[in-house]
Amino acid sequence: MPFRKEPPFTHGTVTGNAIVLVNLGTPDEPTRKAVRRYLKQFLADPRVVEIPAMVWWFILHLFILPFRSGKSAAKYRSIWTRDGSPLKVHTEKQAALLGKMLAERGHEGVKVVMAMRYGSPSLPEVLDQLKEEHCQRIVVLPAYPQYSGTTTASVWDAIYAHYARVRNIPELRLVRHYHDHESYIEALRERVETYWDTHGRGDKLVMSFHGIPKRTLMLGDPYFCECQKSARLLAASLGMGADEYIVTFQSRFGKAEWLQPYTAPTVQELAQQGVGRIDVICPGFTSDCLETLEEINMEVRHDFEAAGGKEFHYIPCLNDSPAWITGLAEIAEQHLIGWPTILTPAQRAAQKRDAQVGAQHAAQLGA
Ligand SMILES: C=CC1=C(C)c2cc3[nH]c(cc4nc(cc5[nH]c(cc1n2)c(C)c5CCC(=O)O)C(CCC(=O)O)=C4C)c(C)c3C=C
Ligand SMILES: [Fe+2]
Ligand SMILES: [Fe+2]
Repeated sequence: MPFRKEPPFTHGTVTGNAIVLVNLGTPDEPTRKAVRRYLKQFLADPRVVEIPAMVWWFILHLFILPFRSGKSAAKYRSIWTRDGSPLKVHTEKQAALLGKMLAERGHEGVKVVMAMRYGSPSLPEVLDQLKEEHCQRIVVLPAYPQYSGTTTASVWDAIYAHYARVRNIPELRLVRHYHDHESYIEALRERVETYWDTHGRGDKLVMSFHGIPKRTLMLGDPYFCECQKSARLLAASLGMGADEYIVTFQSRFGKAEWLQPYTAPTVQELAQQGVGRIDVICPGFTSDCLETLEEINMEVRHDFEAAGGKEFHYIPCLNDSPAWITGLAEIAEQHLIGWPTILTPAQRAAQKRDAQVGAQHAAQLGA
């Protein structure tokens, strides 16, 4: 297999650092065609659907893509913004603000860019661009606080696959999770309390996480336990007792059993038990997206109200809240340790000397 072409390099070029904020991905447009293209890439990932490849190929192409693409496109249309898909808009903003915040905290030469695991901008195109810009140290920061093989490890697969075709590989740091990081929990706490300050407080706080198949948990995926820990830490930071909140799992896909309790039937039961007002937060999603804005804030809201619930309050994701941008910066900083992002005067002088010597060297070589 041929290696990808290396960009021209001049001795003495100052090499840079980068943070790649990677999110799941989203369709380019809320059309049947674009959603089909996105779902095809997403659902063909063997990390996401663990069924023998041939069998799954037939199910995917004969049943899932023809029927789901149109339905999902209609859902995407209901949340689409003038700037595009909410997931992408929020992730892009987070990346821009994180770059700004790191600069304000004294880091130099740290580029922050966003990439998507499925769809665009793709990881390969973003990693190629960073190479063009001589970034030789890269932190890959998935937008998922809780590790799962279905999400985090799939990002790593894409990174490994890309660099398997690269001759000169940068230094890499892959962030596994931050489900119990104090800055993440603090940003969530601040989100909930700010919401309560403005809208009052409900009878129950529902913490709804994206589900995965139960089998995946039984086979050793730590995602469920990490969700429970995030929920417990958030509840503790809010001073809540065990009966004041509940952890649920949403977005079940297919017929197999997924992590329980499921969000929709749980909120229906709460309504039937006479719980008048619930507040719902989705701590596993750092950006609002189809799963929060449509599934939770439209479908699950309807389920709750149809079952007799009086008030359904959806608390938005962390998105670009200042506390979360600070949180991202603190998480990023832990993974930048030891890299030359905050230079001492001596290091700066050495860098300048390197560039001069490099330029002389290049001139001697006739480069
Ligand atoms: C937050 C973590 C996520 C996990 C874990 C996860 C697992 C997982 N997802 C599917 C199937 C679908 N997910 C879809 C959308 C979607 N999923 C996540 C996050 C996680 N998924 C996000 C952020 C989104 C929203 C994307 C957006 O564009 O806004 C979809 C597509 C939408 C639809 O057609 O319903 C599917 C399908 C599986 C099978 C799975 C684990 C096995
Ligand atoms: Fe999903
Ligand atoms: Fe969904």
